[in-house]
Amino acid sequence: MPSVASGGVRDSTQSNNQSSGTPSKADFFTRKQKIAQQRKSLPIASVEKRLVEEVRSNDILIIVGETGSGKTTQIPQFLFNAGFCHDGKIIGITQPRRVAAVSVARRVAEECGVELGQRVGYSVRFDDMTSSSTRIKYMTDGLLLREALLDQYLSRYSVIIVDEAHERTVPTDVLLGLLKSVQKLRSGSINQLPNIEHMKADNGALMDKKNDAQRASILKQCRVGIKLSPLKLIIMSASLDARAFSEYFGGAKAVHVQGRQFPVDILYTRHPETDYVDAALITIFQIHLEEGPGDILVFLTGQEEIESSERLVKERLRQLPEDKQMLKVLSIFSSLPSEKQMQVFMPAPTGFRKVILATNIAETSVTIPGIKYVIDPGLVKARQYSAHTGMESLIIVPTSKAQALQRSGRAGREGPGKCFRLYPEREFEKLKDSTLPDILRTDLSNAILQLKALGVDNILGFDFMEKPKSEAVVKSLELLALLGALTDEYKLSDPVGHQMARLPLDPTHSKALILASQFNCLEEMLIAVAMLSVESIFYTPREKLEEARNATKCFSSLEGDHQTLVNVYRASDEFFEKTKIGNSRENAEKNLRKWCKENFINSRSLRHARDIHRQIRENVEHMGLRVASCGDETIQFRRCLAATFFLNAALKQPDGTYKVLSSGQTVQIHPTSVLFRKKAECIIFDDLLRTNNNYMRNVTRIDYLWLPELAPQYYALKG
Ligand SMILES: Nc1ncnc2c1ncn2[C@@H]1O[C@H](COP(=O)(O)OP(=O)(O)OP(=O)(O)O)[C@@H](O)[C@H]1O
Repeated sequence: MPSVASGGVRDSTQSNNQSSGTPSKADFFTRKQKIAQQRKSLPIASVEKRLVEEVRSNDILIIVGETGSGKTTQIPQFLFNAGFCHDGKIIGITQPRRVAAVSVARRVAEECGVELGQRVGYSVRFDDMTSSSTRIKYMTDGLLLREALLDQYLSRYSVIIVDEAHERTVPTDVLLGLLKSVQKLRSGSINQLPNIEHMKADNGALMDKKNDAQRASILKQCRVGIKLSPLKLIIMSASLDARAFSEYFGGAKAVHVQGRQFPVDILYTRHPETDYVDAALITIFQIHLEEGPGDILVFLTGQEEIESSERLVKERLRQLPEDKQMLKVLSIFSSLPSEKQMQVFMPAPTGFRKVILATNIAETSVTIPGIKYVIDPGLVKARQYSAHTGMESLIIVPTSKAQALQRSGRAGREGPGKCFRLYPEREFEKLKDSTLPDILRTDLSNAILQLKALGVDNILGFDFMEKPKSEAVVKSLELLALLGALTDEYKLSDPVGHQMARLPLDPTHSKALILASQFNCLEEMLIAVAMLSVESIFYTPREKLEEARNATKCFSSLEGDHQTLVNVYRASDEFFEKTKIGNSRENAEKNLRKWCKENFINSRSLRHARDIHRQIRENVEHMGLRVASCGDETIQFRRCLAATFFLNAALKQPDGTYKVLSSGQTVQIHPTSVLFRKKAECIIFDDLLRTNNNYMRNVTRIDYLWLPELAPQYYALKG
């Protein structure tokens, strides 16, 4: 059991335990004053002038400063005030995660006293909160990469800040290389048309309607030969290896901002925990019952673990005396719709303490008001790609020291904090300093598609900070070629490759949509792809397994999980349309939530899927793809799935396991699949999950003979 120091630190400045309501004018001014004071007391405030000077005199600057010292929220404001946005230029700040981009933009808009989306805004996949007046723009690294597809000079930006660079996501690594060359381009004059082959008006979708105007304006600038001002580049983090980054950027200057706002006590367990979820639950209650005021943030590994822990906390809470039950449980993970994610940033109701169960999306950049205690079991779910099989799987691994530091940094932002690491100190010493860059351990096909669309043909020649393994690059190139995104010369194909690069989805899902318009089943495929983009549509509590199974039977299709997902979506849509008649939207949504509960559907995930569906439908319509339904001819839908997921085809073996045809791997159908009990001879699957077995998730039965017919580029060669 984790040891918890008794007698908590009471922080009189805690302001979270107040009810939310419309603030009065007095409240508003008090809050404004408090924010101004908070800003002044940040360690970074005392070095504003020096930092601005450093940015003026260095085109590339690396800034390292303690978590919570004010890098993310303050530096863009310093630069704005120093005139870096004159001529309407923008300061862009990238974040590895959307939740950070959204929440930090909100905070900075409030600090500036402006409406979100005006001077300060954010832009993340499927959600754009910017306007023509936006000058400080927070966004995901992936989004800036997509912008570069339309404007390789990133001409609207005067400064780009790559925040949390230590995370080394694939988009961050690609961005770093790209920004280096953008800087070189921008330091010269551009009086000739750039290589904008990829920007030419095809029938491919652009990311949003604004882009047409944006593209036209860039072209105009290029034609008249406007000299663009140099681009300033800032790389930031609390835990990055400044020397490695400096070397990569040709000896760029690194500055260290000293000082942290409040101390965070780190506590370790005496012995390793055998059941970290249980240990986390015990620690939550120890803090709740024994420590002073302050909210709790717990890091878990995924949605399912969070949802089951949420139920357990609520259950255990009910067993406490009534006056001890004032604990509000909230959760945050990536597939949660944005507005739900934002709820964790709201103060707990009066008299309540809040406990937030989070994945690593709350690990960097965010400040969750009220958090004083962090519980860190020291684990994270990470992707692992095998170039040998071409498959990516998710595994639970120990965090790095950098991640542990970031996690503890979520406390101590508004007052002193405590971090409970649920492992012994000697284990901490054994952790790797930093997380292995994603580029060395994930599937690269999406990144390569983006690079090709940016005109980078020689992928291994690209200036990566760390070169991906050539085996992984070759495998991804092969995959893209087999999907038809690349020509025989490994150039981006027209129109398929261009269209795939423009869809904000992974390449296989993008290809599924493009093919579906030819198979007359794009309506079904849009639903399937939207539903596959969220985690866990079905909600199956362990204690109600049989009840849940019976309730979801009506949606099940023996053809497989894809058709089942389509059935769920359509049934929910039908119900929603019916309940909307004579009801307010709010009531209709409430009824839909009730319907979901009765049918053991995860209403959060379903809402998110509906949102994604709306947006990708707009994308494909903009591309000019024909959106039609195959109606009762569902075989068309399955044939289209076979034509897309042919590399994920598997054949049943006499012992009931399956063999993946492309890799020879032995795999099993995941127990949640509708085909788990009614096994088909030949199937395709969406993804592989590696736990104690290799599980195929989202499976559909196909006819073996379809493979050489629909994917001759692979099966004809294979023989
Ligand atoms: N939403 C918020 N509510 C209350 N205080 C906030 C909020 N956002 C930021 N702050 C305050 O501003 C401080 C600076 O936050 P900021 O995100 O700029 O720090 P940082 O140096 O970028 O940290 P990190 O390296 O952890 O991302 C926080 O420590 C906190 O005191």
